[in-house]
Order: sequence, then C-alpha cells, then structure tokens
Amino acid sequence: MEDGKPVWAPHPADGFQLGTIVDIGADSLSIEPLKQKGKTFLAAVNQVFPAEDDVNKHVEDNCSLMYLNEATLLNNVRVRYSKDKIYTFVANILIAVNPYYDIPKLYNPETISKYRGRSLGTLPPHVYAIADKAYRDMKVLKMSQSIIVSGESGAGKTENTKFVLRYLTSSYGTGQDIDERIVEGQTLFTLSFESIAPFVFIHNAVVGGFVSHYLLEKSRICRQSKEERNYHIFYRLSAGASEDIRQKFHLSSPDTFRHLKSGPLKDPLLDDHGDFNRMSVAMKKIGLDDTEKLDLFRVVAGVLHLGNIDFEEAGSTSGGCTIKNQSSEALEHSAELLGLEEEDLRVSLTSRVMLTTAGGAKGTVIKVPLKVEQANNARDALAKAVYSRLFDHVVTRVNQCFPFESSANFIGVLDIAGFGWSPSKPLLTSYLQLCAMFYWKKITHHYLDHEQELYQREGLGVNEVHYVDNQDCIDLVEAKMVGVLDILDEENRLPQPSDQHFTDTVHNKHKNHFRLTVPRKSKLAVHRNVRDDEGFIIRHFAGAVCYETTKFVEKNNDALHMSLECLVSESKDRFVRELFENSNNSKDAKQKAGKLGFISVGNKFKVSFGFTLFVVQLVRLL
Ligand SMILES: Nc1ncnc2c1ncn2[C@@H]1O[C@H](COP(=O)(O)OP(=O)(O)OP(=O)(O)O)[C@@H](O)[C@H]1O
Repeated sequence: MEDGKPVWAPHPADGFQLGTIVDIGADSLSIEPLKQKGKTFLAAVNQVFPAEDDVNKHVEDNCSLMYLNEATLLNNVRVRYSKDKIYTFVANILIAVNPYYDIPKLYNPETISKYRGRSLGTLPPHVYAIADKAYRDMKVLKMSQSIIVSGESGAGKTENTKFVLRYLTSSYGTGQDIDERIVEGQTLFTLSFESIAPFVFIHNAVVGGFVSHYLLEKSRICRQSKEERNYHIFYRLSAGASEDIRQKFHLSSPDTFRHLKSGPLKDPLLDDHGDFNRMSVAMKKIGLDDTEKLDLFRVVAGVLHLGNIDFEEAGSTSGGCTIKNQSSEALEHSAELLGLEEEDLRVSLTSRVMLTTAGGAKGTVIKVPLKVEQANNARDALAKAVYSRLFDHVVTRVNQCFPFESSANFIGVLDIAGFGWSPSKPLLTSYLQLCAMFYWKKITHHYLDHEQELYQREGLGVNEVHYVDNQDCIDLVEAKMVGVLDILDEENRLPQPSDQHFTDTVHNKHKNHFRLTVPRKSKLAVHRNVRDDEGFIIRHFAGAVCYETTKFVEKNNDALHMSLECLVSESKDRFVRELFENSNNSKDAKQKAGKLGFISVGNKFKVSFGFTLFVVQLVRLL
C-alpha cells in the first residue's frame, strides 16, 4: 500500500469503504473514511486492501485489475452491475449478479450468434462465452467438459443453467425437436420441482442429454422455515391451476394447506398462474400427455391433502390415537387421490403392523397403536415418500425424452447450491446445509488436488498453490464410525433417538478435535446462545460455523413404516402403484424396512457424491 493513497477498509453494511491510513499500529491500522472525515476507526491489517487509482472504472476481467483483492473484485462487480453489466470474468470463471429484471437484448438470438466460435475475452463477459468455450474445448481437446453453476438460493443458478443449455442447443444443436426438449426438461424442473442438481450431458453435436439429481430435500415437503417456501409445484397447482383442475383435485388456496402455510404463501417475484401454464407447456414439449400430466398433478394434490390430516389421543387404554373429526375431508381426499381405501389409510396412519421374530410364535402379526407424535411422523413420512418417488419418476421421464447414447465426449452442467454461510450468518440451522458444506469441501479438495497434480505432471512450471488442506474436515464429517454422518446414522438406529443425544455423542467422540468445539466456547454471542447439546461448531477455513442440530435426527430419517409402504405399493391407482414398484423392486427393501426402518439421507449424499465425483473425474476439469 502506498503512502496517502486510498485503501479499502471494512464497512459494516457495504462490505468495504474507501479511506486513507492515518496511523499504523502493531496489528491494526487507523483509517479515516473518505466520506466521513475525522471519524477514524481501527481495522485489522489483513482486512485493509489497496484500492485502484480510479474506483469508478471497471474492467471485464478481474484479473486485469492493478490490485486484485476481495475489495477491488467486489467494487469492480458492483460498478459493472450499476451499468447493467451483470457478468464479469475472473480468467475462465464467470461471476454473474442477478439483475432481477430482463436486461434488453442480453440473451436474444443475435447475441447467441455473436458468441458462436469466439474465443474467451474477445467479447464482453457472458454466460454464452463460457458455454462456447466448453464446446470448443470439447471439440479441440477431445475431452469432456464441466460447467459448474453455484451460488446462494436466488442467485440465478437455474436461469444461467438454462441459458447455457439454450446456447448450446441453439448454436450446436441438430435444429430438431430434441434441442427444445433439453431446454424444456430443464424448465420443467425450474418451474415445478426445483432444488435439483441436474448434470446434463450434451453429446458431441448436442444430440442428447441426461438429467441426474443427487438429493431432494424431502424435509422441506412437510416443514419449512418462516422465510422458506415449499416446492414451486404445490403453489403452481393450488394457486395457479385452472378452476377445473383445482375442482377435480379438491384444491383451494395455498393458505388452506398445512404443508404450505408455515412459509410465505406468495413470492412477489413469481407468477403462479403464468408459471403453471409454462410448466404445462414444458411438460407437453418433453412428451408427457394429458393423462400423465393429470396423474402427476393428482399425486401432488394427494400429498397436500395428506398434510391436513390431524390426530388426537384416542382416550383408550391402548395409548394410541385417532384421526380428528375435522380431518375427515382431508383423509377422504388424500385416499381418493392416491388410490387408497379410506379405512386402510386411517388404520395405517394410526397403527403399524409388526412381525414377531423372537419369542411367541414366529411370524405373528401384531398391530401396534401409534401415539399422536408417531402418527404425525408416519403421515409426513408417507407424504415425503410419495413426493420423492414422483420426483424420481419425473427425472426418469425427462431422461426418456432425450436420447442418451454413449458418446466419447460430453458437456456436464452441474447446478449446485452453496451452503449459505457468510461471516454475517454464522449459524446454520439446516441439516442439508451440513450436507452441502460436506459436498463443497469434497469438490474443493478434489479440484485443488487434481489441478496441482496436473500442473506438475505437465511440467507447467506453475508455482504451487498453497491452500488449506481440508481433508481433516471431510473426515470429521464422513469418517466411518466416528464421522458426524455415521454418528447420526447410529443415532437413528436407536430405539429412542434424540437430537440431544446425537449432539452429545459428536462432542464426546471429538473432544480433542481441532476442528470441532462446543458453542459455549465460541467468541460469537450468537453461537453461545446455542446450548452445547443443541449444536456444534466446525472451524472451517473461512470461519467458525455453528450447526444447530435440532431436527437432524428427523431429517436424516426417510423411513416409511411397513404398513404404509405396503399400502401405497398396492394402491388401486396404477400410477401410484408404479411409482412404488419401480423404486422398491425387491422384497429385501420391505424386510429391511421392517427391521431397521431406517434409510439415511446422509448416506445418500455420500453415495450421490460418489456419482458426481465419478463424472467429475471423467470430465477432468474439476
Ligand atoms: N440473468 C437473469 N436475468 C433476469 N432475471 C434473472 C436472471 N437470473 C435470475 N433471474 C431472476 O431471479 C429469479 C431467481 O433465479 P434462479 O431461480 O435462477 O435462482 P437459483 O439460484 O436457481 O435459486 P434456487 O437455488 O433457490 O433454485 C428467477 O426466477 C428470475 O426471475
């Protein structure tokens, strides 16, 4: 930093502010803000950065900045954003800022043709430039390519993934129906199921594709936080569908459904009616006929009605519960829409059937009445199971729409959410955030390791990039027996699992682990408000994150008790029956459900990561 020249120093709301250094202390600097003369404040040396000579000038590639640091990068992106230039390069990485309005001509066909075949950097930064580079590299290097789209919720991942697909299909497609289908397949997910990580393969001449998903956040179907909405399709259907469809499926406004009313009912940026119509068009274009479309809507409606079933104590000596009288309509509608006998559904929601394996006569069937809490869990497990099977079905159907032949090379587009942590948001309350963090750690580890190795192997003479090896953090989460995910799986297998017991076990097993500590020992008050048996802190490279463990046990458990599983597997409704037949094709699964009754979400995350890693290794870019 040069004497007297402006610097970027921390600002509580804007990230950074311009100022000059007026005094240098042992480990801090005294800064006088340019806009508030005389109001000097202290800032840590490592949080003060040199500023560019002209802070109102912007560059297309952050690497062209005289000083490249966190503050100049943010300022450059901010200046560009104020001029509607939402894209900025950092070499071959593209930063996109969501404009939340349609910037004229930014994505029109003329712009698409302008970027075709042009090298990166010869035209202004654009997601099309990235897509074109991926295509050209695939052809020239004869090597598959990956495009990873990441960011917080609402950052614009889905939109940009769509722009990539549209660009590739428009520029290098076959000009046939298949191009449209690939884009419409993606649209269908955006407009209805969202929260998926499609890994779309586009073969040599964009002749096919494939959508893969690694995890559906099932817990969101039954419970959302105050600011969170359920999956789009529920609102599209209850608020946006035509009157005849709503009547057919006994649907009224979103505020009449338990699964919807705990979060915001209306998103001011979304048009449920318009999106319902766009979703229907997308379904048609990918080849779903009216019957299949109605099948899909019917099941979604069934899940909504199911959520409105309430229980109360039976008042008998059995200690069980019954369905409240006020819920009789919800029971009737959900049974009808899911093709079940009303009475069978009532019995399966309020009791579970167990087969004895020891003592007494082997194989004796015992009907165990459920308490209110257990019946609530059973109802939610059924809703989650039905919805997630439907989701799998849609993924399969979309994949059937475009050919997927083996091909030497492909382009993968991975849409993956960040895990939502920032220094100003140091408390994470969602189990899924822990899983996403884990996923990212693995990707980063793999990326850095792989790149270093590649540079060395190819003798590129690139200085070794020093990075903090996060393997110990990955182990903390995934190690066998002692990793957080395995401890959680073990907890779920206990007769009476609890979040507190799980949290205590994590602390006990990692008493001396450098990365893990109890909330009480945190420097941050917001962490200390969490009791030691309600959370744990993981010290990441970027800062300490406190994970609140409330509902971890519940969210890790996707089990559906055997009586309910059998009930839906034998639904009168062919569509529902097939949903369960396809993904539950072995007797084994039923037996397992009877014994352990537990399928772990965390494990699915590990398995699906294995899949992505496999693809990613193939693609070599990561
Ligand atoms: N480039 C863009 N131009 C115009 N509007 C945009 C753009 N990118 C995003 N948006 C708007 O922002 C909204 C949210 O974007 P998007 O759905 O892509 O976010 P996301 O990162 O996929 O969020 P989530 O992780 O919650 O699915 C879009 O519905 C759209 O209205």
